[in-house]
Order: sequence, then structure tokens, then C-alpha cells
Amino acid sequence: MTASSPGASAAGAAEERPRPKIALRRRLLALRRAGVLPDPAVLTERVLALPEVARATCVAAYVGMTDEPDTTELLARLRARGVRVLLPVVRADLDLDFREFGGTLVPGAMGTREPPPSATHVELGEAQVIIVPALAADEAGNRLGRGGGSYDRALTRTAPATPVIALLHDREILGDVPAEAHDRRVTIIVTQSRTVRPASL
Ligand SMILES: Nc1nc2c(c(=O)[nH]1)N(C=O)[C@@H](CNc1ccc(C(=O)N[C@@H](CCC(=O)O)C(=O)O)cc1)CN2
Ligand SMILES: Nc1ncnc2c1ncn2[C@@H]1O[C@H](COP(=O)(O)OP(=O)(O)OP(=O)(O)O)[C@@H](O)[C@H]1O
Repeated sequence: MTASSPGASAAGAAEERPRPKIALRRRLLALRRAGVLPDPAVLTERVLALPEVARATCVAAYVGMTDEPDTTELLARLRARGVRVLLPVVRADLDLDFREFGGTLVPGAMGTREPPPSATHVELGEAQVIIVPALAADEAGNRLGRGGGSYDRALTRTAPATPVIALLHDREILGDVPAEAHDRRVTIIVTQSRTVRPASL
């Protein structure tokens, strides 16, 4: 069903239009569905070891879906440290609300899991670190999400200096991710083998 051309060049990657993102997303998702994901235990230790995370008392994160790294252990370890963990809920306008994770999750929209409506609503601006879902990122920190633009919208309500972390497979750090004006860059990329700080590259 999907025409694949794994040997194809990255032609068009420099174009600043959404279209190349769509093809890139399709290839990346196909690879995730076919292959292994990063080891969540290794990612968890790497994230917990980051000084930004060690200092934080409130962290926004997400519950990994089947084609994303499993964040269950990371969320539990943060909570065990006494950190407030905020998780996203998609709003009707595709923006995100955040609710405090109290240990209970319910099915959300589009295959996600989220805290129940009874959970405390917290502004994303309260989070000192934001762990965002991503399909890929490049060495400048340009991030590719699933395409709803939800995180791009929500991140506009945070201080520009707030660290934004993406959890990726090594092969998902690309030479170039098509960037648009609304895209907020990630400041830290954690993979199974390394921690990359795009701003310092
Ligand atoms: N784990 C996780 N939570 C998240 C996001 C995310 O990317 N990952 N989001 C980031 O904004 C928001 C949800 N946005 C989403 C956007 C698209 C799809 C999606 O396309 N999912 C499936 C279809 C599953 C279904 O319809 O049941 C797919 O990839 O094919 C999922 C979530 C908030 N929570
Ligand atoms: N701040 C914003 N306000 C309104 N629309 C926005 C905003 N940011 C992005 N969008 C829109 O969202 C759509 C998807 O954007 P994009 O392809 O960058 O998503 P993404 O970063 O991959 O996804 P996500 O942020 O959900 O992980 C685009 O049509 C874009 O115009």
C-alpha cells in the first residue's frame, strides 16, 4: 500500500513547505513500525541524569504510544522523586491542555492515554522541563511531530528558555528536518546511545 523508496535522496528537504514533512513522517513511522524502539530503561536513566531534570519540580511529558518510546518508567520515576508530572490532553482546537498525572490514565483521542478529567489542570508554563513527542529532529533542534501542530501551539505559552527534550532512536537524528516559522526547536535530544544538545553543535 505504501510506495517506499528507501534509497531515495533527501531532495526537496530544504523546501520550507509542509509537504516534505508529510513524506518524511510516513517514512519514519514505517521504520518505527518495522523496527525496534529505543530501550526505555536506558532513555529513562539518561533523562533523569540531565541537570535540568534533576533540578525540576514540575515536568511536562507524555505517555508513549505503541510507536513511541515507552515512557511509563520515566513517568513513575519522576513521580517517585516528588516531581509534578503534567500530561497532554488534545483540545477541540488541536491545542493542548495539561493535567497533573496522579497515577491514573484513561483512553484519550487518537490512541493516546491521558489523565482523567478530574485531574488537576496545570498551565504548561509551570513546567521547568518539557519532554515532547517527536518522530525525528535534526542537529539544529528542528523537530518533526505527528503533524497536528499541537505542541507548536502549546509551546508558545512557555518561556523561551524552558528546556525541550525529544526522545528518539539514533537513526531519527537527521541531517535536515524541514522547519517552518511556527516550529519550536528542541534543546536536548536523548537517544539510547547519546545525549545531544543541538544549540551547542
Ligand atoms: N504520546 C503522545 N501523546 C500525544 C501526542 C503525541 O504525539 N504522542 N500529541 C502530539 O501532538 C498529542 C496527540 N496528537 C496526536 C496526533 C496524531 C495521532 C495519530 O495520528 N495517531 C495514530 C492514529 C491512531 C488512531 O486514530 O487511533 C497514527 O499515528 O496513525 C495521535 C496523537 C497529545 N498527546
Ligand atoms: N501556534 C500555532 N497556531 C496555529 N496553528 C499552528 C501553530 N503552530 C503550528 N500550527 C499549524 O499546525 C499544523 C501542523 O504543524 P507541524 O507540521 O509543524 O506539526 P508538528 O510539529 O509535526 O506536530 P506536533 O506539534 O503536533 O507534534 C500546520 O498546519 C501549522 O500551520
